[in-house]
Amino acid sequence: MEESDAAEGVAVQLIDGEGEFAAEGAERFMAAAGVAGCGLSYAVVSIMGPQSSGKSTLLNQLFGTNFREMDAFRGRSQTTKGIWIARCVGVEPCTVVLDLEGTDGRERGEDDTAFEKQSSLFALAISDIVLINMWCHDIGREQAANKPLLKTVFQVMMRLFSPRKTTLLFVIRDKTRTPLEHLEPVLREDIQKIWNSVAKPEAHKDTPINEFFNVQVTALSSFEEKEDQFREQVQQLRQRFSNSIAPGGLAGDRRGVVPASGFLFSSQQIWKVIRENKDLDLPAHKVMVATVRCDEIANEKFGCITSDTEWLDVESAVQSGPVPGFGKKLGNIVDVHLQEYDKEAVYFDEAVRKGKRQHLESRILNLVQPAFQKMLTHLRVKALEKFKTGLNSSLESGKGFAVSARDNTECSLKEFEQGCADAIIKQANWDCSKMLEKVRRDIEDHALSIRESKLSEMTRHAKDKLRKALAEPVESLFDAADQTTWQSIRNIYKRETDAILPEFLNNLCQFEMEYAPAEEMVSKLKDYARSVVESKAKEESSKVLIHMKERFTTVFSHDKDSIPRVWTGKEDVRAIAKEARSAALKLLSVMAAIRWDDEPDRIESILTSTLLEGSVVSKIASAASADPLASTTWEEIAPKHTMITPSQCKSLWKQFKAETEFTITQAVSTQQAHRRGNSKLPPPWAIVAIAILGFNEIMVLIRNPIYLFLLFVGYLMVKALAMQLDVSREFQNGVVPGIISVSVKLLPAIQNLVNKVAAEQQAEHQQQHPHPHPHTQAPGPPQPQMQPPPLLLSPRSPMSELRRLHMPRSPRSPRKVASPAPSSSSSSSAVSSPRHVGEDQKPRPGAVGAPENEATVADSIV
Ligand SMILES: Nc1nc2c(ncn2[C@@H]2O[C@H](COP(=O)(O)OP(=O)(O)OP(=O)(O)O)[C@@H](O)[C@H]2O)c(=O)[nH]1
Repeated sequence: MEESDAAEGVAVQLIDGEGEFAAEGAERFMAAAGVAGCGLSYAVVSIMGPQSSGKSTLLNQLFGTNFREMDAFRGRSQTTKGIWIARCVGVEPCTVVLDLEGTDGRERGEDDTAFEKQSSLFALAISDIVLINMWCHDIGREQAANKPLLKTVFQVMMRLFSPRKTTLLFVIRDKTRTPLEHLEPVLREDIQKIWNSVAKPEAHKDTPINEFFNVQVTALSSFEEKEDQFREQVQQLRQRFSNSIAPGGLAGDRRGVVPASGFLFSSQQIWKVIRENKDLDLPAHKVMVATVRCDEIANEKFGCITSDTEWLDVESAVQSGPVPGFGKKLGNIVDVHLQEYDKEAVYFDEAVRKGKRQHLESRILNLVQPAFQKMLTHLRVKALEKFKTGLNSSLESGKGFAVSARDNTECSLKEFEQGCADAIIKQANWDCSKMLEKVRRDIEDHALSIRESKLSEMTRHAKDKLRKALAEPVESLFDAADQTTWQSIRNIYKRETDAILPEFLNNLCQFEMEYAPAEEMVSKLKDYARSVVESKAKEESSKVLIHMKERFTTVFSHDKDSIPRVWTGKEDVRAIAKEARSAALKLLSVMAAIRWDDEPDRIESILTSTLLEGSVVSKIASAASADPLASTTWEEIAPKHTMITPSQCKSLWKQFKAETEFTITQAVSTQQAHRRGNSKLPPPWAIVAIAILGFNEIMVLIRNPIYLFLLFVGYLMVKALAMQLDVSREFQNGVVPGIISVSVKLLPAIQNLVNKVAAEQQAEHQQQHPHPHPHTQAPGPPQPQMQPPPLLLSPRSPMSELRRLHMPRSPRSPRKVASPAPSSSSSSSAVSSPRHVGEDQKPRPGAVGAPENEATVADSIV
């Protein structure tokens, strides 16, 4: 206020004597005088008139300004150059007054009237009130100094397209005794004449002067001669400038006012146009001024918001997380700056102002929009997190998946929408629907992924159950394969799928699936169950030869009570071998194809008729003609269900036969050995020959009792040795192995026998001589029990036999038995050897490891 007060009344040059606009000084004046903030509440007064006509004196007296006045004692000369400006002191509303260079001056000469015209036009264009200073004695005079001035004023008036209704206040100086009432009509007549004489455009040819001007007249006494009166009249005149812009005031009719903040710019632009001698279109100028000023205001307000600390705080806060009440905070900030704009731009052209406001608003919204987007991103993340947490806890609480997903989706989207509503600012019509869609998609994707993982977990679990329920039973069924195997497999398949799949289907209900996909999943599980069975079947069928040989060995080496056979010679090896082969063939027929239906097939009959029945010759003959096995498919079986093709069956059978032939041969050999071992007496011819040829020796023995006794003792010893060595059994496997075995065990047996006899004699001696003897009392070291070396002879156990059959035959020892595994060998040796059958009745610690030696011995025998 102090600066403003100090500036009041101080005159500043607006346009210099050269016609240059003094923008800098003018800006300082505007700032100091505080005009810019007056809006429309200000008036512009200018004064024009002849040079040295006391204009500056009048303004200074009237408005308290300090325009330069001519020193009365130095003579009349031009003091005011160009146009000066000052703010009136103590006049409300704010009134700015311009002191124009005097017209008709001698300094510029007759030709230099251009500046007069330009300054007059300028004053008319920007002023609400124009004081026309004139000497009283010029009124009614033809050659009066004010006539060219008025002409100039009216002429330039025509160049303003839509002139403001300016008040022309004629100030008659040095009034005489002639009262104003008489002077005024004369003056008005003069004015009218001049108005009439001015060339006007066609449109304004008949327009009366009062359309353009509000003509007022006042008269003042001479300042020099009647100063007191002058001052008094000036004070009265000053009253008329108070509230001059109010209706009925001196400038009450004014039009097209430029807001005070645009006054300086407007003046500068008008002066520029005038200087360029262009037509001055005031309405267009007004729009131009409004455009420029509104732009300036908008830019200033935009600058304010970019540096607004409140906005900067919100912007930085939203980078790290959601800001509560974001929309309200931001809306208020935007509102404050827009209101500032409105306040400053309110007096400018409405269309321009609104346009610029919209532009400012959109700039501000563009500035804050990224923060809003960031806020939405936070809300999006928050919504998704809420959904994830909610879904997890819902599922953990045991709610169904579909219900949980639906409830939590609804809840999360609702929260997001609320967040959006909170984040939107009232000035913006931001659309959250795209972000909402993204959130919905996020949630759907997450729900889908959880659903997929849950479904696959359920499926995996069901598959595990199916696999566990099917694989092992199917494997064990194939181990004991027979005609009922596939029926049993089908039963197991049905039973397990009937038990597991309904439970799976029941679990699917929580997903609220359509019928078709649920059915498809169940159907896939059924297929999986089938595939488990099929793959297990194929796995077993790939080992069919082992199974066949196992089956063969089981049947061939065991009787109907599953007791290992002892080939005594009474058995019908041929029939047993046929039975065993038939069992193996049946197994082959079971494993040849997968049978998911109950349809009978001819696989077994074809295999039996082709491979088992008929003589070798007939088989060769049939092979040459129509071989039913010369094919890769079975008649009733689909190719995908064929596990072993007919031709594969044929070659498998060939291999099987070759590999089991030895077992049969060995059985036959064992029988023969047994028979030989059982024939104790020599042939009759030998007995007769012995009786004839040994008659003399027999008689000698009979006649000599000692010989007879020795013979008897020898017989007893041989009998004892034979019993101990179990000679008959040793010879079951043939003569040579029997001799070797007996000879190996003979010496230890004799030694054992002698020891026993010696021990008995010693015992008898002690009974006869009961006195103790130090040597006999002390127990001697135990005599080592010489066990006869164990012998491994056929028949072998099924497992050992099987292993042997699968071991590649060494060319050097074609009949060598493969070293058995400890667990199976113990059982095999225990059941196969007749000796071990006897020994099995006694407990045999370490029997698992013993067969190692037995096998070695057996290998040497075999
Ligand atoms: N006769 C007479 N002289 C006056 C009156 N008022 C001022 N003067 C004198 O006129 C002379 C010029 O005064 P200014 O106020 O400087 O006149 P001006 O019109 O501003 O002059 P320029 O700005 O140079 O055109 C001064 O010597 C004043 O004393 C008046 O009312 N009557």
